[in-house]
Amino acid sequence: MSLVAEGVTCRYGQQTVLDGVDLTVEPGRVLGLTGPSGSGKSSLARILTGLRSPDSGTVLADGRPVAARRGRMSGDLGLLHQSPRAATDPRMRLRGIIAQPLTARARGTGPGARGAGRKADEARRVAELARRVGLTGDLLDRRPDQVSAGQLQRACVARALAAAPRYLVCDEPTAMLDAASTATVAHLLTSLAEDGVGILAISHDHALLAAWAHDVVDLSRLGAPHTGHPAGRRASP
Ligand SMILES: Nc1ncnc2c1ncn2[C@@H]1O[C@H](COP(=O)(O)OP(=O)(O)OP(=O)(O)O)[C@@H](O)[C@H]1O
Repeated sequence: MSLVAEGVTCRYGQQTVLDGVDLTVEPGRVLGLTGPSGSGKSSLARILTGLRSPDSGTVLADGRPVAARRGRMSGDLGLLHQSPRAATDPRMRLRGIIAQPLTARARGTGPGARGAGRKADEARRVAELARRVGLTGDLLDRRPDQVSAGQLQRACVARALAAAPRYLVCDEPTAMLDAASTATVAHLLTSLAEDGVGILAISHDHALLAAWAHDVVDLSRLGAPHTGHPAGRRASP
């Protein structure tokens, strides 16, 4: 049981960005992924979460093919973006942002799941999640432009927790944060891994990955002779 990319290739027109990448994200572990700007880390993140199809190769989550339907990821997968502002609706309050997966799930379960009981459960769950990521109640009534990037990223982490994914791909989740918020987000994601979630942590910050990830792979070095995969680029922890 893992999130597995096998022989993944990604092309934009004539440009081949990923060429036969193999990578395995295991439940309960943080795999760090680094590499120079433009080496294809974000492209791989989108492919792993089904938001883009590989030009060749496969991605399987616990043995099932990964494919987004109508732009929405499978519930087994989550993606945490570098820019929390780009990843949130500026019109929504933080409590609504955190609740998004809960609301979507309730919608999927039909009219019986709606109503006052569900709303109360949802509010309780949002309060719990906010506590876990260190957001105080007053912040929950604010909109994205009324909080700091670090506070908004914490809301995005809470939203990712609400979705209860089995695998979470984090695309430079701390790139815009100060040291204190970086430490908080890294700690939260570590505790998520301790709960059994498989995490791919993409970052340029080698020191952070060294402290945070169980293993680190460099996308630009994949396919070196010791990997035994001369035709492509292989990553296994
Ligand atoms: N939609 C697209 N259309 C055309 N080219 C693209 C597209 N998305 C990415 N690219 C190109 O693919 C290459 C890899 O981009 P990608 O964003 O995956 O790299 P990255 O390793 O995440 O970079 P960074 O560290 O700067 O975020 C770059 O040369 C980029 O310009």
